[in-house]
Amino acid sequence: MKYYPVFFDLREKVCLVVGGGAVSERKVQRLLECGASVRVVSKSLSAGLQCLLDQKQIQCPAVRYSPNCLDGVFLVVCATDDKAMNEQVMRDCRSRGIPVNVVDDPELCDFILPSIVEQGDLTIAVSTGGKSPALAKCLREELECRYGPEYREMVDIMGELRKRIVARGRPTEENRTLFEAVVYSDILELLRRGDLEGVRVRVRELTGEDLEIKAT
Ligand SMILES: C[C@@]1(CC(=O)O)c2cc3[nH]c(cc4nc(cc5[nH]c(cc(n2)[C@H]1CCC(=O)O)[C@@](C)(CC(=O)O)[C@@H]5CCC(=O)O)C(CC(=O)O)=C4CCC(=O)O)c(CCC(=O)O)c3CC(=O)O
Ligand SMILES: NC(=O)C1=CN([C@@H]2O[C@H](COP(=O)(O)OP(=O)(O)OC[C@H]3O[C@@H](n4cnc5c(N)ncnc54)[C@H](O)[C@@H]3O)[C@@H](O)[C@H]2O)C=CC1
Repeated sequence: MKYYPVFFDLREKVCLVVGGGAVSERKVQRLLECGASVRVVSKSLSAGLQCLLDQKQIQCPAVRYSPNCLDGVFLVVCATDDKAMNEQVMRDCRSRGIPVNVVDDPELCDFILPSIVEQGDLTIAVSTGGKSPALAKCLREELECRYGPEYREMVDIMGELRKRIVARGRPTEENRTLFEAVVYSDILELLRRGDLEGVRVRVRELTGEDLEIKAT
C-alpha cells in the first residue's frame, strides 16, 4: 500500500466535517488555517467548535447528516463515533467522487492526514502509511526542534531570490547552481545567530542581489 502525498489549495473550497468532537475540532482547525470554508454537521459540538460557530468561522447547516450535505463539497472528513454513519458518509462520497477521510478507519479513507511541522511557508509532513499516528506525532515533535524559525526566514529569502533570479532570464541550469550555492552556504547558521547583516553580505556575494533581510 502506497499513498500519494499532495498539497491541496483549499482556499474558498467547501470542506465538510461530519462529527463535532475533539478529533473533528483538530481537523477543522487545520482546514481553517488553510483557508477552507468549513461546514460541520454533527449532533453535538465541542466547546471549541461552538466557539468557532459563534464567531462565524464555521457553518453548521444541519444537525443530522443527509446526502445533500455533500452538495458543493470539495472534500470530507468524517469523525463521528458512529461506525454505521461513517460508512454511509464514505459510500455517499464514493458515489459522488468526493475524497473522504474517515478518522477511525483507514480502510474507508481516500486520503489520510499527516502530522505536520510548519515554519512559515515550510511544511514538513510525516506519515507512517497509517501504521502509527503516535510515531508520526513523536517524529513531528523531534522535527519541530530540529527545524526552527530560521527556516521560515530561509524560505522567505529563497522565495524572494528566486523571483529576482528567474526574472534575469538566464538558463535554468545556471539558476540552479546559484540557488544551491545559497542553500548550502552558512546562511542558515547566520540566521540562527540572528546575524542579519551577515546574511545580506553572503547573499550579495553569492548572487549579486541586495536583499533587505528582515527578522520575522
Ligand atoms: C490513518 C489515520 C487516518 C486519519 O485520521 O487521517 C489515523 C487513524 C487513527 N488514529 C488513531 C489514534 C490516534 N491518532 C493520533 C493523532 C493523529 N492522527 C493522525 C493521523 C492519522 N490517524 C492517519 C494516519 C497518519 C499516519 O500515516 O501516520 C495525525 C498524524 C494527523 C491528524 O489527525 O491531523 C495526528 C497527529 C497530530 C500531531 O502531530 O499531533 C493519536 C495521538 C494523540 O492524539 O495523541 C492517536 C492515539 C495514539 C495511537 O493510537 O497511535 C486511531 C485509533 C483510534 C482508536 O483508538 O480508536 C486511528 C484508527 C486506526 O489506526 O485504525
Ligand atoms: N484519527 C485520529 O486521529 C483519532 C481518531 N479517533 C476516533 O475518532 C472518532 C471521534 O473521536 P472524538 O472526536 O474523540 O469522539 P467524540 O465522541 O468526542 O465525538 C464524536 C462526535 O460525533 C458526533 N456524532 C455521533 N454520531 C453522529 C451522527 N450519526 N451524525 C452526526 N454526528 C454524530 C457526536 O455528536 C460527537 O460530536 C472516534 O471513533 C475515535 O475512535 C480517536 C482518536 C484519534
